[in-house]
Amino acid sequence: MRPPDDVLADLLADWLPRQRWFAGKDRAIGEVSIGTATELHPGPAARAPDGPELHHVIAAVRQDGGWDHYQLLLGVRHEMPERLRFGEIGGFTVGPSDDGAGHAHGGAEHSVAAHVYDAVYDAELTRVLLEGMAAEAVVGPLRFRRAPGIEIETGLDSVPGSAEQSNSSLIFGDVYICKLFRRLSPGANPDLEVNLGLSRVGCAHVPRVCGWIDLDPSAASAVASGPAEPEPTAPAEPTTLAMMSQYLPSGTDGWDLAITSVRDWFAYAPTVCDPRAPTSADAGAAGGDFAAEAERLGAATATVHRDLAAAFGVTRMPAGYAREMAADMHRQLNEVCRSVPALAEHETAIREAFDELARLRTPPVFQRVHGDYHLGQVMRTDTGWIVLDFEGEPARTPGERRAVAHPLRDVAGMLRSFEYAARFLIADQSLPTDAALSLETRAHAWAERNRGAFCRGYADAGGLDPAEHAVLVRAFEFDKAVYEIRYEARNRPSWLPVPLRALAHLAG
Ligand SMILES: Nc1ncnc2c1ncn2[C@@H]1O[C@H](COP(=O)(O)OP(=O)(O)O)[C@@H](O)[C@H]1O
Ligand SMILES: O=P(O)(O)O[C@H]1O[C@H](CO)[C@@H](O[C@H]2O[C@H](CO)[C@@H](O)[C@H](O)[C@H]2O)[C@H](O)[C@H]1O
Repeated sequence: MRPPDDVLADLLADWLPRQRWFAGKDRAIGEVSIGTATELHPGPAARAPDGPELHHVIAAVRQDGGWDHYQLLLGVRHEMPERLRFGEIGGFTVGPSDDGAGHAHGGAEHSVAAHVYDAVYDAELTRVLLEGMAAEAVVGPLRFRRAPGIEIETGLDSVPGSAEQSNSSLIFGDVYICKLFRRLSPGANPDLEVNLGLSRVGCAHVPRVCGWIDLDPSAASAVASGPAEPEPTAPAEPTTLAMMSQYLPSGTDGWDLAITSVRDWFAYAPTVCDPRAPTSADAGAAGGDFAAEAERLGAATATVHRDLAAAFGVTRMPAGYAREMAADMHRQLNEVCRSVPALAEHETAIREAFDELARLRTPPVFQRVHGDYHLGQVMRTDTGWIVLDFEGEPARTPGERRAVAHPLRDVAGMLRSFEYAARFLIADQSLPTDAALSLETRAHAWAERNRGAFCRGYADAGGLDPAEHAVLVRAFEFDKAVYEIRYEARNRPSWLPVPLRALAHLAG
């Protein structure tokens, strides 16, 4: 039933940009080609003729002369069951004449069209992933892996995760969460590598890894720079396709908690603040104050940094290394200024912060860090804060994501996230009406309060004191804001005003 590669590639060119996880929405697609296509069969039973099919596909997408590789799980059915609403989940329909199988079988053509759709919505099909990991199956180039000492429960239905995310997660019966990495990079995914390393040193702030899926090195050309790339001569390490962890049903993600707190603060009777501007202390008076949680989160972050240093070691960088960090930041800024003209008005302030960083002389101590730390990456559970997603920033190269870095980079990421949360609810209001200005001052007060609490928690638990490294933290914050502007332009254009507005504040 699966359409032949050339037909599928054409259909994907139209479908891919409509997916949340597609990271090239700011550029036209030049070409799509199919790297690998592997049919996965549920259980040992052979698939019934005309029964639903599950295909694992790696598609190479050319944009602006470069290639990106996306992982797809495609369901194919002649008839969609009631529970799968094709109109809502999106997908495409291929007619009988597009059906490669029909032609391949000497003209015994199917007379019915087939629906092709994102199988993350189809619990009947995704079960095969659990079965594969439980059995450590090998299917074509896919290697299903089970973590040492873990028994995997099969037969659980999955639902797609509903969180705001760059990949796709499947939640199996409140027991496991399996993240399918969408844009693939060759080699081990740092999320898996770091989670396994942290578990080894007994870190209490990460969920247990239960299994994962690798692409065999022999299929590495499917994730190499272009589809016509020759096979690499030396076998590379496997490419991580998915990671399955223990699901934390009692957890609420930091972003949701923070937004609830901001909403309470915005709705709070304004009498305490009028006629003066609200202060960060006022921001604690509303119902859902977040500051105590922010402080605990700071402490958990310092502990995770200590554990990362224990698991992967530390590297003392040469004096003057700050110059190289600043040069990298200028480079990213040059790139983003070209694609997002609205950034230009803050360029001078940003460059000044980077130049100040370049003048620092103390040799920094680097280590593995989270790399893309924000409120959506942390969950408050009944046992404390849990840190997720050590993948690094999706727009960075694999080498950059696995490189050591300054731990205050993570602190700055979280500080930026407080700014994001503070302004998310007012992003679509254009200043300066009086009401909008008053909300902006409230947003500022909320951010200040929670930034302060987070930094206090981090320093008190043994992390570097952000207040004593203000030049560094300011440069990291600007660098993160520039990154975010590019991320929003490419992934969620409607969110672009959020980092732009916060940047206006940071640039002062
Ligand atoms: N172990 C877990 N238990 C419960 N929810 C989780 C777990 N891991 C992730 N999540 C939820 O899924 C969301 C996305 O996970 P994340 O790893 O950040 O994905 P992405 O890399 O796609 O952004 C998180 O914000 C959280 O809400
Ligand atoms: O979680 P990911 O690894 O996919 O990170 C990417 O997506 C994030 C959004 O999902 C993005 O984070 C930005 O938006 C968040 C709110 O949704 C906010 O809390 C963060 O501070 C902000 O950076 C992240 O930058 C991107 O890499």
